[in-house]
Amino acid sequence: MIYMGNVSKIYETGAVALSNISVEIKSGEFVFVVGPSGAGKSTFIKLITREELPTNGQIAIGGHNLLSLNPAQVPYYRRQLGIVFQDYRLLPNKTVFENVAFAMEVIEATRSEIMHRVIHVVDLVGLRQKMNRYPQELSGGEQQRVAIARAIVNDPVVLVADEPTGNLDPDTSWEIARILEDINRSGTTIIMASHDKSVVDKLRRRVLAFEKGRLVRDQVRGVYGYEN
Ligand SMILES: Nc1ncnc2c1ncn2[C@@H]1O[C@H](COP(=O)(O)OP(=O)(O)OP(=O)(O)O)[C@@H](O)[C@H]1O
Repeated sequence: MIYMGNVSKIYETGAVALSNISVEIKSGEFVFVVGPSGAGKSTFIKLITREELPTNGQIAIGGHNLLSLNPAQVPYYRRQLGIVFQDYRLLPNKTVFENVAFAMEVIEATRSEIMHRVIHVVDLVGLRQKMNRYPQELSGGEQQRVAIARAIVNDPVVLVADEPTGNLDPDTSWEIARILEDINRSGTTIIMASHDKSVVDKLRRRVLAFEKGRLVRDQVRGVYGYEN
């Protein structure tokens, strides 16, 4: 599903963000990406979302060779992904329903498909009662649930999350982790960069640990392994 072979990323400033990474992630896996600040976690995520290109190496995801996609193909490639950020990135002047529906309008789904599917995913993240609220009327955890609903509404093959619990308290982080676990159980591959030791240690999923751009640990049923 996701293959990286001898991938390095050196930014224009000369910063070596990733060095010689080779990794394979199978369909349906739940993978945590951990490591100290500056280790290369976000860069790893950005290579998957094709926000960045590697300096060297090969990346193939869901049958696409990311190095040979032309700019016009990138939006179509991204439609296979669900992307969740630390800061939610909801549209402030749209309701919960409209934020999630917007992701389906972009791919020109019909009104009845949108009604049906949006209600389903909003339900899945536990926000049925708050469908008509605006983002600023919601807590951080609720906003992140909306962002997750939006990310999964088009049934992505991979859900990529960069520090999705970074702004949340421990209980709320755990609720978000449980929702991601449910989504993974339904077959979606999840790749999540995290500084959240308690979430990583409780879920015991595969852990890719980075340090100074190197992949230093690839562990099945792994642990966080650092002091924050
Ligand atoms: N756009 C950029 N231009 C130049 N250097 C960058 C850029 N993005 C990241 N870097 C550098 O690449 C290295 C890896 O950064 P990255 O953001 O991938 O780490 P990270 O593990 O996600 O860190 P954090 O946990 O602090 O978010 C760091 O040295 C960083 O300064």
